[in-house]
Amino acid sequence: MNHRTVRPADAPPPVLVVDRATVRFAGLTALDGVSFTVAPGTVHALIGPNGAGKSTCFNVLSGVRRTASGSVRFGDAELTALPPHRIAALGVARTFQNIVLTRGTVADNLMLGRHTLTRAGYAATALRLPGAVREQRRHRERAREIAEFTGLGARFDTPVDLLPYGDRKRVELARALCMEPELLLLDEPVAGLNTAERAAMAETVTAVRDALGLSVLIVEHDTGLIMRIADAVTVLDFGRVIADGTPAQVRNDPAVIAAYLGTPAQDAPVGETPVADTPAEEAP
Ligand SMILES: Nc1ncnc2c1ncn2[C@@H]1O[C@H](COP(=O)(O)OP(=O)(O)OP(=O)(O)O)[C@@H](O)[C@H]1O
Repeated sequence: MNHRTVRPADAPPPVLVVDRATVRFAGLTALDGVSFTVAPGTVHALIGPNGAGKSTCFNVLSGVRRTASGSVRFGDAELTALPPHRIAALGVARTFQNIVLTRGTVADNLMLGRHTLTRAGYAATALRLPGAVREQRRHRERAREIAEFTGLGARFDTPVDLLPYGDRKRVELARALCMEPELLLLDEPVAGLNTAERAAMAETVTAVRDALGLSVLIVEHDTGLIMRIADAVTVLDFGRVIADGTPAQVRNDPAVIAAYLGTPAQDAPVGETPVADTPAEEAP
């Protein structure tokens, strides 16, 4: 059974260094020498127009897609040659744009997230051997804590089919947190959410950084939200990094305005995205 040691609470997560990553699909270069660094314990956003290469980048980081060249280092580990389960075991957890939850309760889904940390084998668990039962109980307690942290405490035993969409997005996030990651990859965590749900999710994401000390790399089209919660922003366009810096630096960058933001973005309340925060190609 695959398991890993969870980092002590006070140790910072490893730095993630993407160095000249290149991915090609037939004639198309989806990532063209992309480099950026996610500093430990920060919220780092990856933004850009549709087709810029954000998902391809997430696929590289989670081991789903191989690079033609370049490297991705997470602490001492080189990720580009590793399969997804090995990358997950190193502490990189991912959520997906389109939620895929299994049937059953919130608890059932969160316990799936504990899978890589389970030491007892399937047989010992199935036979309910005492050690395995104790371990399952510990994992369930931890899953409940994570449910509380993500605002799902009251829903712990609710079937996920009965949850509103906003809570399902939270289950997706909570399940990833149940892997005790050091780096959380969030793929459009507020897509499809209403204003109040967006604000609540933004709070949870910053709490993941501030209370749990994790690094978060987030792909999100709600640039108003990104500019409020991110410590650093990397902007991709046609597979290349066109800007990399603080939200203030990036939103005033002429190349970013031309390719994505349209006009300089204002500080807007979360969920109330001004015109400038609408991706240029999606504007009416
Ligand atoms: N499996 C694939 N085969 C061929 N081309 C692909 C494949 N996956 C992505 N691409 C292309 O690579 C480029 C980058 O796509 P990617 O999905 O990474 O962009 P994105 O920034 O995530 O876009 P979006 O915001 O729409 O999700 C696009 O031109 C896309 O059409």
